[in-house]
Amino acid sequence: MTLVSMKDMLQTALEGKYAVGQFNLNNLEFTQAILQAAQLEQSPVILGVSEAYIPYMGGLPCIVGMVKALIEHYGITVPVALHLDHGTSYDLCIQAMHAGFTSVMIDASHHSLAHNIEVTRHVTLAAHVLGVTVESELGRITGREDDLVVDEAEGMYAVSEDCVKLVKETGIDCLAPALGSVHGPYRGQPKLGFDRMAEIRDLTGLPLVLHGGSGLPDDEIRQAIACGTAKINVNTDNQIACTATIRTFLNDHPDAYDPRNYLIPAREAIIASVRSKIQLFGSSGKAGGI
Ligand SMILES: O=C(O)C[C@@H](O)[C@H](O)C(=O)COP(=O)(O)O
Ligand SMILES: [Zn+2]
Repeated sequence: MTLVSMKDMLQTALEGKYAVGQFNLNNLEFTQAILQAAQLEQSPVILGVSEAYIPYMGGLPCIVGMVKALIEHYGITVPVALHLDHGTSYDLCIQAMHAGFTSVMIDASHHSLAHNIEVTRHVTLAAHVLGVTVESELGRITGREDDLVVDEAEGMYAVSEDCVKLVKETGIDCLAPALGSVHGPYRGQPKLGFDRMAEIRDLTGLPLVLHGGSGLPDDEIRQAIACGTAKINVNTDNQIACTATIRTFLNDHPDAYDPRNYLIPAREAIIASVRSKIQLFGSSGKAGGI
């Protein structure tokens, strides 16, 4: 299966009241694990690549080549979208599309609403010519975001009227309104703004995106899906599963030196983590309906 855009995936998920997982690529093993987990679950999947990981993984063409080669190697038949996560500039979004990404997030949420709308509109105009899907963010998602640490006090919920204006004036395909979720581990009890989430869904009609999908209780995830969330981003929980496995192995085997000895079990742990998220999000068995 070739890479697809997120548009049909997310529209079908919104109508079917489930969510498609965006799982972030960290390296080769994460990419292998996420693709295999989606295939085992017969689920559509979104591979997210955030800006700080692009140089780490060898650049955009290297990432696209690796994903395409693994899809062929493993005989992956489920729909796979390759998505730029938290792209901070027009130029980077264009570079990602040029390299073969099928979806981009333009994250100008740290700027004024007017600037956010302006840059998002330009990205969307280019993306839609190429059949690429666009996600945009409003409000501030607190916690760790790439290499940036956002102070929790600065966290801001998205305003419904701003969401309507952004959607109308840009033509985006899905919207990530910040409503209390955080990147990285939660400190204290998560408190998501479900009423506002349902209102934004009703006012915009778009599939909504939940960032900071790690560490949320299962019932909060289900409630978010019931309020219009059709895409859920997860990275930290998979990183924790991977690193805990490596830590245990190396503690138990201090003389080990072959990376395969700890990376193979780490990859299995990521597969298990991703599969459990896919099951929770309700997208198992949905690969054929898109
Ligand atoms: O960690 C990244 O660089 C990607 C995240 O920002 C991703 O978009 C996301 O929202 C995942 O959140 P997490 O599950 O809390 O790591
Ligand atoms: Zn995010």
